Amino acid sequence: MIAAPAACQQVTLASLKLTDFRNYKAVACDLRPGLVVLTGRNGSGKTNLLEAVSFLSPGRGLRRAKLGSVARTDGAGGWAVAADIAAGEEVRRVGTGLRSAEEASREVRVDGATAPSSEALSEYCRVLWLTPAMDGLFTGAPGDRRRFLDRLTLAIDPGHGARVRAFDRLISSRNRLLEDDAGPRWLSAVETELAEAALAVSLARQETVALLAGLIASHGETSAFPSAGLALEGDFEAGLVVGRSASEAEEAYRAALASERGRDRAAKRTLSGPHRSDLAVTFAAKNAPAALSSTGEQKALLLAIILAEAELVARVAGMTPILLLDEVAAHLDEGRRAALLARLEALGGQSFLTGTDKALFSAVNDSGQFIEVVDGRLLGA
Ligand SMILES: Nc1ncnc2c1ncn2[C@@H]1O[C@H](COP(=O)(O)OP(=O)(O)OP(=O)(O)O)[C@@H](O)[C@H]1O
Repeated sequence: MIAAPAACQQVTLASLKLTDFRNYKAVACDLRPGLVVLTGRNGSGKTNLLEAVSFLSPGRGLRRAKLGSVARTDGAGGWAVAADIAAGEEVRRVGTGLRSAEEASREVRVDGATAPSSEALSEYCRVLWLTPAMDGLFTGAPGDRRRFLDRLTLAIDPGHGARVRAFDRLISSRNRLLEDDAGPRWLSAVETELAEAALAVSLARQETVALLAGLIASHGETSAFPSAGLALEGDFEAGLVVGRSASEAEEAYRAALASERGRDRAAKRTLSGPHRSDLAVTFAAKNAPAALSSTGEQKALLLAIILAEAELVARVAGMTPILLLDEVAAHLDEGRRAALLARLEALGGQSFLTGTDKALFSAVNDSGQFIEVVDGRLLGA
């Protein structure tokens, strides 16, 4: 369950330092709250810098890259991202990276002390992003939308990552037991745990969807961005969860798993559960699936969801999120671009925007910070 809302604190990066990170050998910059605009030619390193910031949150960053591939090609194999994170009067020095190419997981340090895992980062900042790679989200595979929803959930509920990992591990265990023709006692033990994990994952996702849908609806159609209808759809939710208490739903799934062993053994995988559910998104004004909307409409819908999520994070986590908006401005008309800047200002946190053309950001006022990226160097920072 998500904790009660706290008073919202502005959380921003006061400085950023990259070492052997993709095309950056060693750069450092001081940053200001508000809008940070990165401009530069294709391939100069704008997205790489956003990716570096995304590593200040749990997981594998905005490209979901293999950690070793992030290291600069001509470097020694390791890489590092360090930042001063300012929250009110307090500043924390947070760093992450790989010491060498051989390491399997990244190290996270906070004020010089090693943190147990990257999940610890959620305590200091929350990072949200929108990148061109997400353009096909509504037309692509359901797995990508589930991952997107899990990421949205994680930003308001830091325990969600561990929940999803536990569920995935238990699904793999059950599949292995089925393959090995294990006896019912072994299967029952795993299925009992699996049912509990499945329900926890599904309920957390449903809560995120409900909170986000409520926030989007509160903006209404008067907003410059289209209203997105959101729903978590799947046989698991419709058949087992709706109309039942949590413990009844857990028991119903456990019983279903027990009766589906033969089918799942033949299929070589577990065919029912929240790992088959989907985030259904509709263009509310037209009551049409987002997948049937135009390219521009789909982009606007995604942006509407991310902006609503940013507000939700501020309300639920009590800290303004750091937003990474890669090449978003280029796809908006002038009116929507101005509306985006106004929304970001109203959020009161820190937002990184990229584009090849500085002219796209002419409406950014004097308090905005402009950084020119030139082949892995930062000018004006
Ligand atoms: N591990 C790495 N080591 C060195 N350079 C890398 C590494 N990974 C990617 N690059 C380089 O980084 C550059 C891409 O940077 P990035 O994606 O940040 O560009 P961009 O400024 O966002 O460009 P665009 O405007 O086209 O989106 C490419 O030239 C790529 O070769």
